[in-house]
Amino acid sequence: MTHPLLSLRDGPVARLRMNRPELHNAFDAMLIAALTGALEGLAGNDEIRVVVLEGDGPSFSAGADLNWMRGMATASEAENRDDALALARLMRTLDELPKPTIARVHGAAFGGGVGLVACCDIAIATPEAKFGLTESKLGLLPAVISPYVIAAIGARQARRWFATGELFDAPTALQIGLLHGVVPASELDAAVDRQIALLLKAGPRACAQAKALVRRVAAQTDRDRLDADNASLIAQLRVSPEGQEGLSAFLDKRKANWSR
Ligand SMILES: C/C(=C\C(=O)SCCNC(=O)CCNC(=O)[C@H](O)C(C)(C)COP(=O)(O)OP(=O)(O)OC[C@H]1O[C@@H](n2cnc3c(N)ncnc32)[C@H](O)[C@@H]1OP(=O)(O)O)CC(=O)O
Repeated sequence: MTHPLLSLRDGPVARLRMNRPELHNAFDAMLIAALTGALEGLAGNDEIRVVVLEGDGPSFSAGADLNWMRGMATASEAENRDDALALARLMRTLDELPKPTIARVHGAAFGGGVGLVACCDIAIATPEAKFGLTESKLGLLPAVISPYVIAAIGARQARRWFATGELFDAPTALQIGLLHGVVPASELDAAVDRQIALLLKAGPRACAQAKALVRRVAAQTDRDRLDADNASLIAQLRVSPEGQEGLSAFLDKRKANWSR
């Protein structure tokens, strides 16, 4: 039987290639388990500096395997919840992996496929790639992937795409923040390689800590603490020489002299 995931190694770079091309790399319990296991293995491997996630065949990933999901109709609610929790674990493991990750996207990225893209630190796609949070059209919701997709594109965009399930193209995915770049298919590997080269030049710890930093700041919900920190910051800036010069220059209708 063909393995649903190919783990390839190129020096400090690991490539995880989803390998269900005939189903556009839709993921079932096996592929979810294989991806989660591979990521967990890479997390503690000091030789690996960058992880690239990609799909074999015509697409990156068509999301959850709809046959597998339909088949769960006869299972209990608890079994369905355990299944969904396995997907949640995959998304979180990818999101929190202490290595920079790159999504190399071509073809379709639908449903959970968008979730995988959103969980990667850098996402690059071809202009022909198409995207869709199609769950609502299936009578479902992008529930498990929602924290990651909303973190990537924001609540305002999520409201629209979650509700309509409308497909969107790569330029739109770039515009709403899901992607970092759109390049011709012939340049996709070179674009990914360029990001790998940049990441390999950065400190490995800094790379690991950068994503933890973003997560921590984004998760700060203590408004009192945020207000206090921000008030301290602006209070310092107001009385600083630079702040005073900027305020005075505006009020005196002159150009600011930052060397003062
Ligand atoms: C994570 C959570 C939810 C989800 O992810 S729900 C899944 C959302 N995904 C979709 O809605 C994708 C559905 N697929 C398509 O729209 C199209 O198949 C495609 C990917 C755009 C490709 O279209 P194309 O016309 O090129 O090819 P076919 O449609 O003929 O597909 C070939 C073959 O692949 C099967 N297939 C495609 N996607 C899936 C899928 N997601 N699951 C199972 N099978 C899929 C398709 O049925 C065809 O099979 P044949 O046997 O050859 O007919 C929930 C949460 O977040 O909680």
